[in-house]
Amino acid sequence: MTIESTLARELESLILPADSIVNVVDQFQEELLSRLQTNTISMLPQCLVPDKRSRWNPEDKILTIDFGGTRLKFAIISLPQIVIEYNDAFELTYNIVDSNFFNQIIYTICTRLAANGYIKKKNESSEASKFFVSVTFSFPLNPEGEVVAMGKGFVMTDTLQGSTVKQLIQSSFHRIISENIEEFFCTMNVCHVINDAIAVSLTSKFICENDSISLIIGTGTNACFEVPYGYLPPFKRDALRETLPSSYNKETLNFKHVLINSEIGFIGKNVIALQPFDIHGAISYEMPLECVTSGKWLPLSLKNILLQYNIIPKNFPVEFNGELVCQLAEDCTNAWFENEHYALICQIARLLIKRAAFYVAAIVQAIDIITGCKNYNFIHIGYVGSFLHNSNFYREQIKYYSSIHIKLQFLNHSNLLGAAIATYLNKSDNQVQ
Ligand SMILES: Nc1ncnc2c1ncn2[C@@H]1O[C@H](COP(=O)(O)OP(=O)(O)OP(=O)(O)O)[C@@H](O)[C@H]1O
Repeated sequence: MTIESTLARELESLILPADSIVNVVDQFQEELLSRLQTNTISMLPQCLVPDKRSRWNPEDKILTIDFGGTRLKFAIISLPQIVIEYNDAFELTYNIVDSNFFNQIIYTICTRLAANGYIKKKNESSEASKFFVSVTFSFPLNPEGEVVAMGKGFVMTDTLQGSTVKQLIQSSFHRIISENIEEFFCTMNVCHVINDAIAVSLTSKFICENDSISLIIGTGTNACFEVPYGYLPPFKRDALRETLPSSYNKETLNFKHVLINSEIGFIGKNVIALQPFDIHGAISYEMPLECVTSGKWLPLSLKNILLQYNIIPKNFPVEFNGELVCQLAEDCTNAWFENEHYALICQIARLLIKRAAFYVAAIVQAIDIITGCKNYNFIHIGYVGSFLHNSNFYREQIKYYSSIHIKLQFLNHSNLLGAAIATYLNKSDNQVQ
């Protein structure tokens, strides 16, 4: 037996889970239920599952804004056809988050909409164009819709305290439009601010017939799904009720379902056996499922393994990201590695992805059980995230480890579409005034 094959065996026993998937599904299910009942930062209801019955033909346009990182995207979307009429993006260069930060963003959006004919000048039109505005905001918000923390290189200021993101964006629109009324002859009604997990889920519900779970595996890992309102503990019911119009009383809510932003990255403390090479700071212990499944952390585990076994030198100049791991798993790059080690490195990349797929298969099966096994023998998953999207091997392994047939559907542009769909469905449900 060669040194390489001995090493491969050793790593296989360290990386691949020792427990059976059936046991892991059981343990994940228990943890999900316990978090649903008691946890204050995960398994939070974010909105009601919108009613699909009524259809609305919006004359006013829906402007949707995706605020998720340093590149801000926006689009004009027509519904119910779900057509992106116009979309655009720009880099955010200013990283201090105060009211001026929002004013600058809104000014740039209005300028681009005007340049592309969506906003007219006052002397060009007798009537102001009207827009409903929907926002996907991928930073943590509290139940009132206020920013809790920013991260991703942004610095939050105290001036934001006490205002919701909806209020901040609405007041920026008022200010920019009133200061430039000759140029921007329009009204902007900010309707919904949702997070990215909910945006994916709403897109999935609107586009796919039999959807059950939406999944994000990009930089991070998250999932969103629905449960009956009655499953929520009283403190989560109360927090949700405060965000709803007063027409929703306890009786009507008992017939509703709610969308749960699970923050599943936190799952697995007593289940996932992290190895020393998986520890990238305290976050690995806090978010074990995210650590072994996401595009940010999994590549770093590969790097640590290669360093630990002296397969690469300490000063190895290549960035370990999702793209590199996916290429190695599919055996399609050896630009950076010595030929004698290349096969082993590809094998380790595959082992790490197999472990990730095992836990993803387990968590989606656990979610399927707690949501009531709606589809009996198949699970429909609408997903986003460049890491999962670019790895056939990852997707195939998720299917391999699942005892139920899993259908994975990629939902392109769902951050932009989901926010527009939230406004569209709620407007047709007469919730938005
Ligand atoms: N071509 C690729 N192949 C595989 N992985 C990729 C590729 N491009 C990017 N990734 C990985 O996907 C992750 C980024 O995912 P995505 O593009 O969905 O962005 P994101 O919005 O920042 O993620 P999240 O939705 O978790 O916030 C990174 O970890 C990156 O390493």
